[in-house]
Amino acid sequence: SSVFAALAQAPEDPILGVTVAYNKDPSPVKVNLGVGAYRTEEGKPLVLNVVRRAEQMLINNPSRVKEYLPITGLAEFNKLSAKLIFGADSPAIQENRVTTVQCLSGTGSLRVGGEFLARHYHERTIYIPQPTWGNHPKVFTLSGLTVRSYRYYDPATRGLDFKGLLEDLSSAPLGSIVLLHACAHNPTGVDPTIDQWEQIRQLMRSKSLLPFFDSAYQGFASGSLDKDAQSVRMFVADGGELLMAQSYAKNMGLYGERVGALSIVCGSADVAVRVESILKLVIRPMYSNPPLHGPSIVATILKDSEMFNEWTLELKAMADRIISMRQQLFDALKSRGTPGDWSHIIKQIGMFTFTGLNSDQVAFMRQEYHIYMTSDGRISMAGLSTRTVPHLADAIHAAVT
Ligand SMILES: Cc1ncc(COP(=O)(O)O)c(CN[C@@](C)(CC(=O)O)C(=O)O)c1O
Repeated sequence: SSVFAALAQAPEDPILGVTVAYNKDPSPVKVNLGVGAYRTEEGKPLVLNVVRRAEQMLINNPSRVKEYLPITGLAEFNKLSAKLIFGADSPAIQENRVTTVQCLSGTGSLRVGGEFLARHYHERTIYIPQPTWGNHPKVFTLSGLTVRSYRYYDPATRGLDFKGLLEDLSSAPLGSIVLLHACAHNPTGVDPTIDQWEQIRQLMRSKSLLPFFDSAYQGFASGSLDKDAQSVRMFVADGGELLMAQSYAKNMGLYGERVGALSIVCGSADVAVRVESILKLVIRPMYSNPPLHGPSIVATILKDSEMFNEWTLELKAMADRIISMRQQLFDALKSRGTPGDWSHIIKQIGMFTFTGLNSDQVAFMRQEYHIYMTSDGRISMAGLSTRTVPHLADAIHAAVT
């Protein structure tokens, strides 16, 4: 007998469980469009050349040891991460108002931020977009925050429900926390325009709503690191405070290294120092201190201008391949005369297309065509290749006719 005998089998994760099902499928024509992990034209995971070079340099460095990092992580990595997202010329960085702690990728950064806010911020409510990344509500609920939604996506236009967004944020209690996707909104691929971001910023500052940015795709949406950070930099430029979770999983291909950072932009340098001391109280009992290898790769690349440039070229190549998959899928559906308007496939940006297919159609496509995608109709464009686009187009065509 077991003391755990009463436990019931838990369901698979809605996103990562798709890969579990995909791996079990023996079909030679199966395609995994679930998890947002980049694949090459050959359908293989990609280790960036610049990452391999950085790792070789680290291995060849005889003085490299495996000591504990400080609770806040690799200091050089933290500084470089803040510069990457806020900009080298950021006034907040010049004024020492930014504290950055290395965390376990994007998820870990969101969780440490959530735990910090639940214990040390006066408002316990966080507003997250509807829809949003499936893990967001769980991360913040388990952090101890109360999760509410703000309207974000309009199924009718397959675009932003900007009116609903402004109404919901206008009626949020003063000081509420608001989760914002910095770029490449997951799962919809729909981002506010710069003008809309400015209206969101003004509204939020007028009600002292606390921005919590999640940047998991910087450089992946437009191919430009700076362009994809514009929304964040507008908020920092007004001198206000915010939280920022960064992930290097996608834009540097460091998925399994779990490399990320949480930055908090504070009103003054001495507040930033105190905030960092409190973040250490959150991290120490959670995992004590973060891994060494991943941030060492990132720091090696970010601090060397030649390697940084090589990274931007490889990053743009990934972004461009995803954009070409959008065009190819759109063209394939057009050539089949598939009923419906599919222009959102080329209008949306980032890793995902929010197709508008319902869960029955998704289930049909899995059964009959071995297409694996999340039940909300999201497909990871990075999982497609020129070879598999026709198969996906056939499946969508069959699902909607
Ligand atoms: C908006 C957003 N934030 C944070 C993360 C966390 O990434 P990290 O912890 O690996 O850095 C993801 C990853 N979302 C993926 C790509 C993978 C996943 O679900 O974990 C997705 O398929 O949506 C994300 O899409």
